[in-house]
Amino acid sequence: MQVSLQINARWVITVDADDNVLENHAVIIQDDIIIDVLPQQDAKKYSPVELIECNDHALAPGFINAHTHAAMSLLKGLADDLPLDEWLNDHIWPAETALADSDFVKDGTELAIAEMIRGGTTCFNDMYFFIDQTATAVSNTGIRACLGIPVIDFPTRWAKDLNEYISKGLAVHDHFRSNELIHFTFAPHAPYTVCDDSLKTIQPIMDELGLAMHIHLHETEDEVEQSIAKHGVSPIARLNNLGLLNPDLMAIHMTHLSATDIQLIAEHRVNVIHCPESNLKLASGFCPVNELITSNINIAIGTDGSASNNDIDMLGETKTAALLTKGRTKQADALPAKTALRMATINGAKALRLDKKIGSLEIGKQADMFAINLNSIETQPIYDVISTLIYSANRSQITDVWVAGQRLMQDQQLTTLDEAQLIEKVKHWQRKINPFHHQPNKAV
Ligand SMILES: CSC[C@H]1O[C@@H](n2cnc3c(O)ncnc32)[C@H](O)[C@@H]1O
Ligand SMILES: [Zn+2]
Repeated sequence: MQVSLQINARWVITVDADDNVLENHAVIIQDDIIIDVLPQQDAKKYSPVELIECNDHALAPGFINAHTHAAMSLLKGLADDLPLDEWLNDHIWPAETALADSDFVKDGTELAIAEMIRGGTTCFNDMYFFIDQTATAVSNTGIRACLGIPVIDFPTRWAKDLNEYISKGLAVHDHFRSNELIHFTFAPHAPYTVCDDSLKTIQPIMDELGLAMHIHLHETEDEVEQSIAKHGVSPIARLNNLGLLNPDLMAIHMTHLSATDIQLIAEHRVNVIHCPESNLKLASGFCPVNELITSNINIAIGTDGSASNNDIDMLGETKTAALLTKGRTKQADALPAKTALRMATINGAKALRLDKKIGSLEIGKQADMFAINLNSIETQPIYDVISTLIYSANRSQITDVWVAGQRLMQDQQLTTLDEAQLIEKVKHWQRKINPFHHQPNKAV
């Protein structure tokens, strides 16, 4: 039988229901779909147009970055070592007001996509302005993405008011709705920047179009305290009062949770998106991952934007998530490597409601995956390949990446983006953005 692609891999990390790791298996791909996974010696029945040998590699489902702001890659390192409110109000928002236009989003998103592909990310869940540019960059580069239609109760370069946020967002949704790699959510920024009336306005639109919601929630203790002072309840309880808690909600951050908050999340099967490095860097607090797992809550991993991280490296983020939970709970098995990998793949797919399509290497799923060469000093010896991947490997060992069967990185070379040209464009932006660079007082 003729097929488009056969990849022979030393290990296939399936992330199926039993976390099976298959040794010396072949993954058979027809166009965009995995049609078989079988021992290499049994694969002779297939005659592939392309045969790729990954004898030193593990093949794994592509990472799903469940929360980011891709274009903010241009603001990487702009304002470091600050808490969220100061970072956002005094640095990021003023810079965005001055600079975040259509070209900024186009070039910043390309920069982010290049970094994500190089790091094995095949799908990202984005929240930013000018989603027409994000959608174009996604479409041109071949990555998969879920684009949040932004809503925030103040004017930006993208939209002047709620009506414009909605109408411009929906126009992009309508334009790209037939693109198989582009999905949409509604993305109200946060409960402290979007009032009840705005949330009530978007609710029926989300329902009618069957769109999920993606919102920053319980990011800091301050946010929770201010919500209690202003509304009498925590931010998640406020969303519950508005009837917004359901399995189509992705709640980003979720630190400082009371037992009642956790009960609400579990009861309504809300998805929690854990962004450990952004929470650490902005000193926001800790998501109680262990307690959420115990309550059977779906937890996925996001990097947040590069301005608060300062990278969008899902492999590194996943290791941080595992180590942080162990340290916080003083329990070494609180988040094992296997569970952390599930959070970075299939759980992200579940949160995006794409788990029938992506998130694992199984027959019938889209061929979204990466190959990582483990035959290096850093990753030898190998006793358990998932442990090696999460605890020892580095994203620079990733050699090849496919989305829907298209090879977006081949032997560490991007195939749909020109890296040298991109770096030149970014250097131009750096000169323009430099006046906004925050330099804290140097210690004497
Ligand atoms: C509505 S577009 C996205 C908006 O969110 C800002 N942002 C980026 N990171 C964070 C964060 O961790 N918490 C809150 N807001 C964040 C970004 O600068 C855009 O203005
Ligand atoms: Zn964010």
